[in-house]
Amino acid sequence: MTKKIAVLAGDGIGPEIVAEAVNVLNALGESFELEHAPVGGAGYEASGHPLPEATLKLAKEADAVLFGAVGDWKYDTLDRPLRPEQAILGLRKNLGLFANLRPAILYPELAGASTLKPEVVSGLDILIIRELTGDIYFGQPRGVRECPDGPFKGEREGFDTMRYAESEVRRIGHVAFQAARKRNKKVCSVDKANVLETFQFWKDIMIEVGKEYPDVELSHMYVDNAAMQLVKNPKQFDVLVTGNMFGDILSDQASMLTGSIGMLPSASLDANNKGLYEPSHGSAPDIAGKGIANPLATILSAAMMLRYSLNMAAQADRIEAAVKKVLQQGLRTADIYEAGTTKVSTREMGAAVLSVL
Ligand SMILES: NC(=O)c1ccc[n+]([C@@H]2O[C@H](COP(=O)([O-])OP(=O)(O)OC[C@H]3O[C@@H](n4cnc5c(N)ncnc54)[C@H](O)[C@@H]3O)[C@@H](O)[C@H]2O)c1
Ligand SMILES: CC(C)[C@H](C(=O)O)[C@@H](O)C(=O)O
Ligand SMILES: [Mg+2]
Repeated sequence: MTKKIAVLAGDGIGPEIVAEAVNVLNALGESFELEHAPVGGAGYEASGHPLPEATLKLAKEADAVLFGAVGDWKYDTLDRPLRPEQAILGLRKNLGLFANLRPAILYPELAGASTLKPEVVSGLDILIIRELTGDIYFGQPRGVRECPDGPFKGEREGFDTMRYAESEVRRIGHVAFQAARKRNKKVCSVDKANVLETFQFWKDIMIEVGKEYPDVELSHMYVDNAAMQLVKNPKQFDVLVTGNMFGDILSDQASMLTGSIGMLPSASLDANNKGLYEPSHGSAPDIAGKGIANPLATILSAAMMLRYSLNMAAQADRIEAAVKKVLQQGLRTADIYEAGTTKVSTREMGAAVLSVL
């Protein structure tokens, strides 16, 4: 049966990198129905809202969503509900995409592209599982108000609410333990239980969930230490599970272990493995339009889409093998370039993947 894929390219480098992933999907010889729709700043320009109703409807109807990136500095002064970032937050919330998988894998050819010593990163294969629809990102109330009491009474204050319901922690815990079962059977839950009520609660629930998986080793680490350990000895980790905000930060950090944030794909899944697939990076306004962005994170996100939502593991393998091959050929976009390799543009990298598919 024809699979319908919603293609939401978005802003900045979004359209450039998504175009390459679409070419790869089209070259697989499968019958996909790809439907494009504006989102983010592009959605705002098209219809006055970053997540136009028609775009949300398409995303809900489709078998999977391929997403580029949203955001541009020029929208930073809009009221928050109109800012491009609300589109991706709204999609995650509306589609119930609570489980964000961000695999940080070092392709051996890129050991020298990482800013860390090759021996620290070589062989790296960790999976960051970020809870994606809770935490301080979505907690209410939030806003700016007059400080009601205390030493700053009468001044304005900005505030947000960090929170997790028990079922939210449980379900992401199960995702992590089940993922670990298919890997090296280790889960490290990252929290800030020494300071935050929300994360003591998180830790307590993780321990309870862990009892259902006696074959998986559960450890706990404070997020500040985890940030340090990721740089010191990242290969100690197998699956890292954490909340929305810590996961946002740690996954960007982990991306540099793989050479570049342009290499880090992601899958955002609901309870039935319906998903949205996007690179972990943003719209990179600093390089947009220059044709130099790395499309591999997006192409690898398309591979994750085939594997997790479309039940086409063999096609996912084909794409991942093709990416490996172009790296072996020495082709590099600017972000992963090192002396002795061949610098290529976004288009050339996409075309190279196609040619070895
Ligand atoms: N899911 C998303 O759509 C998403 C994710 C992160 C940031 N954003 C938005 O993107 C905008 C820019 O944010 P930022 O600059 O903090 O983060 P960013 O990830 O867009 O860029 C950070 C740095 O990494 C580089 N970079 C990112 N992707 C790259 C690629 N594929 N190839 C080569 N280099 C790449 C950029 O050039 C920049 O120097 C903001 O509006 C932000 O809100 C969106
Ligand atoms: C753009 C922003 C809302 C988003 C996030 O914070 O989740 C981004 O940084 C990401 O990692 O996907
Ligand atoms: Mg982020």
